[in-house]
Formats: sequence, structure tokens, C-alpha cells
Amino acid sequence: MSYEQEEEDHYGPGYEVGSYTKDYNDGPYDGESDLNVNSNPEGKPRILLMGLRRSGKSSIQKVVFHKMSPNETLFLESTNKIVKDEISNSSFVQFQIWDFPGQVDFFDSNFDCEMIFGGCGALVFVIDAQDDYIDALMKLNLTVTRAYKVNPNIRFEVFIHKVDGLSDDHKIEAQRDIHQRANDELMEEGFDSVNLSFYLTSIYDHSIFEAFSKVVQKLIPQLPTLENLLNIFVSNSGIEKAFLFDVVSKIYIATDSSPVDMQSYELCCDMIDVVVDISCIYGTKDADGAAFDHQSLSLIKLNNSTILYLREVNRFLALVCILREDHFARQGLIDYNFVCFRNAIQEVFEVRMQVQQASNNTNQSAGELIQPLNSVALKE
Ligand SMILES: Nc1nc2c(ncn2[C@@H]2O[C@H](COP(=O)(O)OP(=O)(O)OP(=O)(O)O)[C@@H](O)[C@H]2O)c(=O)[nH]1
Repeated sequence: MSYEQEEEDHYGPGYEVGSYTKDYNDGPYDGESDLNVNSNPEGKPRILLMGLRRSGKSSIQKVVFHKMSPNETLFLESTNKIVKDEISNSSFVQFQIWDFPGQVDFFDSNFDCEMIFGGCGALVFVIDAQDDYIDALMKLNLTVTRAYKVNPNIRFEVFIHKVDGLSDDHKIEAQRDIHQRANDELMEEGFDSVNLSFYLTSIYDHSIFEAFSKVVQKLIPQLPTLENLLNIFVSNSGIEKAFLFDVVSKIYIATDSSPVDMQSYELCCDMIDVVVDISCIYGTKDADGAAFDHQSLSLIKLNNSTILYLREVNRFLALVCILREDHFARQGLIDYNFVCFRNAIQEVFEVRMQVQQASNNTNQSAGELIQPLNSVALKE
């Protein structure tokens, strides 16, 4: 993975956000296009991290995308400028994260709402659930209404964060209360059509990766195609659950349509850690120093007759499957189907690149272009 740049601009009176606009001038925002591969010069959606001070924004970004251990976040200093982070894990998972300081003031004349919200795909608002959240709800309301007026296509994601300190009952009660208050306030102000999604998160378990997976998935135009391919693969191979993972961040960019249970997701995340760690210690590294390569494959038998099977899909993505041991007797079939699946994914990437290249003269959406891949021929 290459984090191409971590760029920081000063924030405060006379913020250098203005100069950023010059460098990254996205042009007029036309709604859909930010999620579209042809959207802006970089073709990358932007995710904004907002919330009150010390709510946990920087910690989330560091833990999910920079492999910082949760305990180290205790020593993070308060952010006093917008931190822009370019995430280029794979051809699918490419976006920018902008981490805002908690004290951001929308009414300051230097805060360029048009530029900041205009090119934004998702706005993640972080609420500290261990703290009194009344102020946070007021800020959420202000942020959402401001952003929505500029760009009604933004996806609003609310992380009810630091829930590791709460009992199960308390978590559910906090979620219900925050959900109700936030939506009631928006309705009162006439923003009935704004849709907020809520997640209970903590950096001390996998919930933050799961939540971020869902945020990122909504920004991938090819998601229905990927899900469709996974469904075909799973149903033809006797597999119970399959996740397509971005290996470095451990966020899953797609899964088949059967429900996701947290335990399965955690198991698959742990498997990726094991494989990457073993490869780093004992494997041969490629020119870029990456231990995860096109031959990476791993099989783990659990003591409950379940098998975890990991196969590399491309340099950045891995398919992790959960299946019953007796179904693995037909490994040849699974491997054959996997190769078909991998080829189909490859084609999705190629089509995406063609669309990017032909960005000026195409009216066809990425979804239409990749439709024929859905009928990939697998063996039963
Ligand atoms: N218990 C718990 N603490 C957390 C969690 N996430 C972050 N923290 C802690 O919250 C504190 C503040 O985290 P930051 O990431 O600096 O918060 P921030 O929102 O970026 O703060 P500003 O930069 O001031 O806006 C740190 O001490 C973190 O260790 C979590 O999930 N659970």
C-alpha cells in the first residue's frame, strides 16, 4: 500500500484551506459525479471526519489506516489544522480523508463551505458516547444542515464512538436516544429528506473497521457487481461466507449477501493479521517490500470443523472464505471457481480504468459497462 501523501494545512484565522482549493480545484460539483470514476482530476471521493474535540477522530484515522495500536492514541495531540490523508490502498479503495479540528467554526468567513462540502462523498460525524452528548448533537445538526445545503448527495454517517466503556444496555439506549434526537431536530427544521446512518464504534475492537467498511462501500460504484460476483462464487463453491478485503486496512470492500456476523468478520481479520505477520517474518518480499503477493494463500482449520481459506486476488485485495470442513473436500472446484472470480474482478478493474481514460466522451455509467461480467461462468 502506498500512502502517497499526508498533507497538512494550517487551520485557523486565514487558514491555508484557500490555497488548497487552488491545488485541488475540483470544478463545479455535479452531484453524482464525486462517486463516479470521472468525478474529479483524482477521481477519488472525499471523506470528512468531524465532531467535537477529543471525540476520537484522529484516533480512528490512525488506527484504521495507519496501523496505530489503540493504546498509542492516548498520546495523540489535539488537531488544530485540517489534516488531509490520501488513501490509495487499491484501485477500488482510493479516497482522501480530511480530519478536522474539533473547534471548526462554520461561521468563520475563511471556512469555504462550497469547497469543503462540495466535493465530499461522505461525512463521518464522531460523537463521544462516554461524554455528555448534548453539545455534540447540536454540532451534528449544524454540520449536517450546512453540508446538506451545499451538497445534498453527501452520505451522513454518525459514529457513536468509545462504546467500549459502556454496558450493552447502555449502548443500545445511547444509540436509540441519539438517533431519535438527531432525527427529530432535523425534522423540526424541515430537513426530512436527510438520511443519517448510525454505528456503535470503538478503536479497541473490530467495530471501527466494520463501520468504516460500510462507509467506504457506499462510495464504490462497482459494489453491486462485486457483491453479485461474490454471491455467484459462494453459491457454486459450498462456501458459507466470503469477504473481499483490502489487506492493509482490513476493511472489507464487499461481501456476499448473507448477513455479516461480527464474529466471522473478526475471525477473518485475525486471519489476515496472521498471514501478513508470518509472511513478513518468513516470506520473501517483493521489490516494494510487500510480503503479500500474488501467490499468497492460507488455510486454517478451526476446532469446530470450520475452515478459513484466504486467497490473494490482486496486490491489494484478498478473498477470505469461511466454509465447513467437509465442503473443502472439493478444493479443486473451489480453486477453479476462485480463478474465474479473480479474472472477473480483474475485468472490473480494467473496465474502471477504461472508463477513467474515456472520461471525456462517455455518457455510459460504470454500472452499465461492467454488467456483462455478472454472468461469469462458474462450475457447480
Ligand atoms: N475508550 C476509548 N477512547 C478512545 C477511543 N477513540 C479515541 N479514544 C481516546 O480519545 C482521546 C481523544 O482522541 P483524538 O483522536 O485525539 O480525538 P480528536 O477528535 O481527534 O480530537 P481533536 O483533535 O482535539 O479534535 C484519546 O485519548 C484517545 O485515546 C475509543 O474508541 N475508546
